[in-house]
Amino acid sequence: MFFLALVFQPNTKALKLQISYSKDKLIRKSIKVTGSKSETNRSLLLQALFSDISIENLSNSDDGEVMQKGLATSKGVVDIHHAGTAMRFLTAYFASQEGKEVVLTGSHRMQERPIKVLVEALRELGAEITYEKNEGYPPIKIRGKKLTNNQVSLPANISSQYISALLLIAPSLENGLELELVGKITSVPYIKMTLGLLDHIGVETEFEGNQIRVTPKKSIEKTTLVVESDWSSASYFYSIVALADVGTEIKLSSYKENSLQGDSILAKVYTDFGVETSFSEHQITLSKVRESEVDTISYDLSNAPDIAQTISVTCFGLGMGCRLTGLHTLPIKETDRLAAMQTELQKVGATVVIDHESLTLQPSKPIVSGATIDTYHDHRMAMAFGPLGLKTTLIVNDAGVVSKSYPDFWKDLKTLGFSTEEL
Ligand SMILES: O=C(O)C1=C[C@@H](OP(=O)(O)O)[C@@H](O)[C@H](O)C1
Ligand SMILES: C=C(OP(=O)(O)O)C(=O)O
Repeated sequence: MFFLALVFQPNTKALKLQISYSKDKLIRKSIKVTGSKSETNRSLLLQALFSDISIENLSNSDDGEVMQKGLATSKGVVDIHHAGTAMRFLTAYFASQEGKEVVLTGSHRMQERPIKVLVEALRELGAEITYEKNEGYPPIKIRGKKLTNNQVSLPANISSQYISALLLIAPSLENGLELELVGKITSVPYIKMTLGLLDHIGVETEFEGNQIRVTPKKSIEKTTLVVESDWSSASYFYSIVALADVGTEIKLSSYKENSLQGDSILAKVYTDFGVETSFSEHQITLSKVRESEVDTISYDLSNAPDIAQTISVTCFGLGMGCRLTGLHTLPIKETDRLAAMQTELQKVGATVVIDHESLTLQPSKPIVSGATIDTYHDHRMAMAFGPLGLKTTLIVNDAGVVSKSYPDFWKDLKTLGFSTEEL
């Protein structure tokens, strides 16, 4: 039996927890994972523009909550805390809403996450946005206006969220929108997710090469958007199954085979770790069918950046190596994830080399026990290291950060046989 100790710091949730794991309990359990935060925040914005939309299986995450609060505000300060999607999507939303005037701000880290590309694109469309502190970064002051220009070109290699933000408001603009994407397009599945949702509500779109066109739409038919559960959150269960014994099985709902979420690539990636996925109705079953047969894996994750941390920890826990590339967006996420992963993996005994867009982990067997993992206000640092509790004893600082995308994470680990105890 191993122990995973969780430390909740004051001013997040002043609670220390210790988690233990008993092998026998893990097999054949079912978990209902909350809705995708990406689909939720897109659907909420579309609902604000088209009242004929209803939404099911909304995410219960902090990011979903701040998005809802933001959309319900017309004047004053809107604080979206750590939520990148809320920051970017609400910037576009408020810029296009005549009569609304807000200062959009966020956490200390959010004030270090760039927004210039989006602000400049919106200004070209006619928006009135000014910086309150540092040029290129939140907080920003937005005075909503009717945007009538409809052509803009913008860099596409920094964050796809700028592009999704523009696409989401596009059908509500008098003249629609034509985007020219400059440079190598990053996180492409998230752009396709946005277009997929627009398509679902009956908006005409076209994405060819580096051009995207969206036709304006005054009203839509009554539509229900059913949010699929979060695939990035599913990654931690893939990791648990990969680190557990052959025969382990976990069922997750509600998922579908034709997902809008790029992180559904997990089903393919984890076959490298001996995990097979089967789909039935709204459920997926993850089964450990064999031990991993490879020593080192290589992946370009420019289309699935949010699963890089999970995969690195899985590899480390199995004694495998990995070379993950396409990680150029990681330094501007909730923390500099490349630096954070190198520091924290080294604490448990890994040898890790990083550069500006890649992480290389050497295969290695021994795992240092009793390490304290820092989470840097990043939900994915906490959740990526959680499964390692199957292999060793470790402490996770500020474990409450998981609420950004998955508030029930530790509770659900408990369901799997990890028992949590306050420290
Ligand atoms: O559009 C989205 O919902 C997201 C896009 C990705 O960001 P980038 O496009 O900045 O890589 C991803 O990392 C983030 O968690 C969610
Ligand atoms: C990068 C992430 O979120 P965001 O950019 O929406 O804050 C994430 O959830 O991993």
